[in-house]
Amino acid sequence: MKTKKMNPKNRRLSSGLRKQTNKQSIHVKGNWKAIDLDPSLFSEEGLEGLVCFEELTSYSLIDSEKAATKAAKELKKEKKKTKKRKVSEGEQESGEQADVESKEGGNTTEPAKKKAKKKKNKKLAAKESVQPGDASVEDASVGEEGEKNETATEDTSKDSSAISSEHDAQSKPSKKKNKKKNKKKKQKQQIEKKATPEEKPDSESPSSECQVPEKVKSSPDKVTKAPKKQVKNWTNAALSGSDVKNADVSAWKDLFVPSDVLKALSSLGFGSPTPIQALTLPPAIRDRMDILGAAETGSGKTLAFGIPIIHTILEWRKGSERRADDNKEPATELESLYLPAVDESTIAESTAGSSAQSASEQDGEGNVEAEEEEGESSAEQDRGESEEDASEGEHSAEEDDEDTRLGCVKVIENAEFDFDTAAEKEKPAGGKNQPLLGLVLTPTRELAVQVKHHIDAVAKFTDIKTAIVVGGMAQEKQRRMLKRRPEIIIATPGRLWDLIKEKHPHLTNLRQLKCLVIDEADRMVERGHFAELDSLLEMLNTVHFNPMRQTFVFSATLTMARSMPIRLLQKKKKNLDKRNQLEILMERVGIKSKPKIVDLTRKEATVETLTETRIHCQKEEKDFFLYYFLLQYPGRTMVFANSIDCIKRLNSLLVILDCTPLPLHANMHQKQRLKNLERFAERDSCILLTTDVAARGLDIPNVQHVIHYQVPRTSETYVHRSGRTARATKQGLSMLLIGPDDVMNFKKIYKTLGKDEELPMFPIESKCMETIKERVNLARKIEKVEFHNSRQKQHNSWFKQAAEALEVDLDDELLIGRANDEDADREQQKMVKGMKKHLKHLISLPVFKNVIKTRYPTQMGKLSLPHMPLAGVESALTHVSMEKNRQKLKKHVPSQRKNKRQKKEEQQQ
Ligand SMILES: Nc1ncnc2c1ncn2[C@@H]1O[C@H](COP(=O)(O)OP(=O)(O)OP(=O)(O)O)[C@@H](O)[C@H]1O
Repeated sequence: MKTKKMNPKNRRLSSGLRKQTNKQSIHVKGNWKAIDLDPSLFSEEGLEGLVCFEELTSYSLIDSEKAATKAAKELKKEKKKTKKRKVSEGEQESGEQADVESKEGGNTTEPAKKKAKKKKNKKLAAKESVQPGDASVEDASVGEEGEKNETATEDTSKDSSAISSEHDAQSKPSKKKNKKKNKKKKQKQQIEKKATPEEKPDSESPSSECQVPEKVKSSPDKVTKAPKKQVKNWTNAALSGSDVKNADVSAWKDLFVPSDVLKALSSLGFGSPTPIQALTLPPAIRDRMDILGAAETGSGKTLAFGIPIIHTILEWRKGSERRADDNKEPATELESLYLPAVDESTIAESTAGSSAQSASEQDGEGNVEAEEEEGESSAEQDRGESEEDASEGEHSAEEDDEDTRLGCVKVIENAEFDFDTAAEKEKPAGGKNQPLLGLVLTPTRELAVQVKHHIDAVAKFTDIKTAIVVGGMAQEKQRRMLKRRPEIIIATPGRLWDLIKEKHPHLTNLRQLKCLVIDEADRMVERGHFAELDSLLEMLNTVHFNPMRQTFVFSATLTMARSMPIRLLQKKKKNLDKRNQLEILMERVGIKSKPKIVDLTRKEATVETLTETRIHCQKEEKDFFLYYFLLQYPGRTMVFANSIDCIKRLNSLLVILDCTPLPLHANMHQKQRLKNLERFAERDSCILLTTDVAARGLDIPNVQHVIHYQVPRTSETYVHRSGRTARATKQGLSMLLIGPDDVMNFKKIYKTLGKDEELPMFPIESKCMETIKERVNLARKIEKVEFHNSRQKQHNSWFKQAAEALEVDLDDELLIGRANDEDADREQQKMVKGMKKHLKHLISLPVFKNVIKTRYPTQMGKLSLPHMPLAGVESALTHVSMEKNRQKLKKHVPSQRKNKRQKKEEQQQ
């Protein structure tokens, strides 16, 4: 039996159970099988925590103590054997000397070793007995980890994987760390061995580097450098989405992709480049051109800039090795031959000047933005302001305190320093002169994390280091990470600018920067959004200017770029054409030379595999249709709204309605944001309620539906939001809920995107709506009372605390509501409890009262469940396309009849 949350009583019970199973455990032979339950059971007293019943079809009981001793004996035997083998090998290899050494070593450390081994064996055996079957020694160690964390909540166990990647391993208990240390040291030694000059492939000719290596074609498993262990996160799920592993990568052969990257592409199953990759890689790698790339959402733009950066770094390394061989100037100084020397004071001036300027700019633009939002967010439901994507500037001391608690960077930190000794920790792997070679700027923190993972995935057979520098995570840890001098940094502008201002050693000389990427460029350079970006770009284009730097500017809506809010453009009647908009963008980014423009976007800007639909309704009806859709079409669904408060309200409502949604917005702690993203990517059927912080770039696999609870304010946002589904040639569905307030925005978007056809209406089974409305209305009542109460409590507690701090008597008039009326409070609580119970009952009933008449098992022995008519039977997409065909037929049949009638009349005449 599975329960939602164990109360302490149950926990005690379960530990008792565990004790029992430690003595007598089961050997699982068959499968766990879910048993359908009468839904009314869920609302019965005392069974609130019940989630489901599962039956184990086949098993046998085993005595785990016996199993443990048996396993321990076998292990001992095995160890003895291997020891003997090693000793005899050692004797053969190094003869007498080794013999003496082994004896000496044996004398001094043998007893301690034996003890440790005994302990270890006991532990391993015990673990094997808990999970009988074919548990290997490795499995047992995994089990050990699991048992250690047994008492930890699901949250903490997942934390560690939240933002870790190949280069950022998880934080582990110290024992595990030691094991890891040794492992990683060994790996490191192996890599170093393999990276010795004589073993390296001939790197002189670029053509040889870019050819598809035989190894990759024939056996891509055989690799020169050990890939780092993959950890679980939403990006890895996307990157391992392909069924084909070790793909033939000959389709990449003319694109100048480095051989190590080809190996990685092969292992990821990326057999051929996407169109944007095929068209950008040669000009970027071979011709080192600046790139302006526009291609639809989910078309693989990340690798279109990621691969050229890796190539550039690998080339730079070869060059620096060559230069070192020739005893020339150190590589880091080469660029400065034709660049003015960097004067620390100039940098200080530049940072001070540009920050002052950016602050004033931000003020000015901020007002414009506020004005725009004020005018557009009048919806009563949305109790709050609209949010900025990644408000990076505000790093209070409080935030940093929070950062320390967040743990996200803890993961990174551990990964970076795990296997090094204290002295090595501070030592940058690429030498103390290793400059920053690649910088990727993204508008949101989550996107930065994702881009890092994508680059790491294709750089896994190189030892290129990447790091993320984003707000919401501990600054101190990011500083330490930068000390390792990673070649690539993926950053959001605010935090990066902070670290530049404080002159972090790795960021003081950005003239060495070889590649600069502005991802989601149209958003990034939108005036007033990233004041720090302006300062950064100004610095890169003046004191830190490098004429050899290559710039990449990418977005799915690049050619739709606006230099200022549309409303102002319209006011000033400035009709900028595509070309001009791009020129403005280029100027701001600092692209001086003629760039290669690759525009693969369609006229409609959205993806062809996306089915767009809409529902027109009153504002109050949106909740009904949203709940209807979520019940009727379970799956991975992202629900977007324009403000944080709207998301908060929807979250409370859907929680009350038992839909277990996951919220995501900029007012959440960074750790929770990442955790929710991961959970969303893990669950097959799940709802992510989000603001536009998740609109751009996020690549969560298999998102089936995108619902625009409110129509976005710009066409770009519509394109990006919708682009979270229907990615990488997959099908997807988007649905707009259009209330009276949204009509203007909808028309604007429709016009801008030049849609030829009318968006189809989303088909609704109106016979369900009565039940849906009943549930939602009751949930809304509960939410309203709870929301009101929580605000009241917040308000009153603030005043009480303030009065206490000031040591003054609090005037009761300052408190809202019946602050001191405990009876009324109790009464209200009772009422809410009653409403919740009633709602639970409603939810347990079938949506169609007349369809399921009995609560008892049917003749087939199956229990009837309160399914929606199409839930799990027909997908939203199928339903829409069937409805489309029906509509077509409807139009077609009368005209056919008309034609027939006409023909008949003609014949008669
Ligand atoms: N050559 C390839 N073959 C197969 N899959 C690929 C290839 N290149 C990228 N992908 C996968 O396609 C998905 C989308 O890639 P990516 O996130 O780079 O798209 P994007 O164009 O940047 O999207 P957006 O505009 O939304 O940011 C990712 O899961 C990525 O791993």
